Amino acid sequence: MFVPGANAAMLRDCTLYGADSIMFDLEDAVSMKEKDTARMLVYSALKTFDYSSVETVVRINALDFGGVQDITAMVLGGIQVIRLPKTETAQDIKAVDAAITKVEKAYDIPVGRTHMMAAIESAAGVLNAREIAQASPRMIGIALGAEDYLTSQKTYRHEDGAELSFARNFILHAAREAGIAAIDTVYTDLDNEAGLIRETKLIKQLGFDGKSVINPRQIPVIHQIFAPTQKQVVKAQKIVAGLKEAEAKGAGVVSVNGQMVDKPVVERAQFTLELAKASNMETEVD
Ligand SMILES: CC(C)(COP(=O)(O)OP(=O)(O)OC[C@H]1O[C@@H](n2cnc3c(N)ncnc32)[C@H](O)[C@@H]1OP(=O)(O)O)[C@@H](O)C(=O)NCCC(=O)NCCSC(=O)C[C@@](O)(CC(=O)O)C(=O)O
Ligand SMILES: [Mg+2]
Repeated sequence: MFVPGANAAMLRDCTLYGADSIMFDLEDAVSMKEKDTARMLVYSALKTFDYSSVETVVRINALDFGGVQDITAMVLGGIQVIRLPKTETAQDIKAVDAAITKVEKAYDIPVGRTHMMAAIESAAGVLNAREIAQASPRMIGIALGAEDYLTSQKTYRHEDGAELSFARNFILHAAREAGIAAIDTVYTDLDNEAGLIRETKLIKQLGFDGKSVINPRQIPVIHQIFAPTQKQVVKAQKIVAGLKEAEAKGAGVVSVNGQMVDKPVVERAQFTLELAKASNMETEVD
């Protein structure tokens, strides 16, 4: 969940809503005149509040626009992940990586402790997504920023999401190739729950690992769609148990309830069980 960096009350309360990850924003949700205030507020929040129940991410400004100061403050504050917005090339990531390394070395912080994400928000960024995803060992994910991307594409959001289809699929493939997470963009029509549901079902079907939100109301909607159903969990448990049985008999393939079960089916079942666990559902097979 994006949390505007200049909003002290939101920085304090943002862990109350069940987000998996909190993204403190120093970039577009902060006005020009509040940039320094937001940086100090987020640093102070990181030192004051208990964020141990969530992943902490910060969206910094461009390096030549306060980003270097953002990195220093956030690395010293103990942020887990730095997200570079509007990433266009692998070189953008390498430059941020070098700036983080400089701070880590200067303050005796283990080099590599701070992870990175890239937001892809333009045609150039999409087309370079493969190199961006692999530009640094710090990289844990790439994300689509649809508002800026569609502005650069000279179009706007439509219900069916056709205008985002190429970017989503390309970003997803780049993330999978690099072995990192793919995160979908925000849904800005806050009061349109049906639209959020439709879009979240679509991006889950494509294979995204999660979706950014701008408001706490959107969190349970997305969690519910990403959580497997009880029926899917039971089926996954049967598949994993079936494989164990097959292995005991020395067979590579087994049939569970009339369905062929081999390695990829078992991997998907294990993933369903991991999702169930992350969703706090009961699972018997660990
Ligand atoms: C939209 C609105 C003003 C509505 O406010 P409202 O107050 O009307 O909302 P309510 O529902 O009434 O709030 C109920 C309670 O929740 C609290 N609460 C609300 N939102 C909270 C939150 N985010 N964090 C913690 N707390 C929150 C609130 O304080 C209240 O607390 P309380 O008073 O105690 O009851 C508010 O949500 C908000 O500011 N959102 C964040 C906006 C933002 O960050 N934009 C930038 C990121 S996108 C971007 O840049 C595009 C992108 O770059 C993206 C990419 O790259 O992916 C691209 O290009 O696509
Ligand atoms: Mg943006």
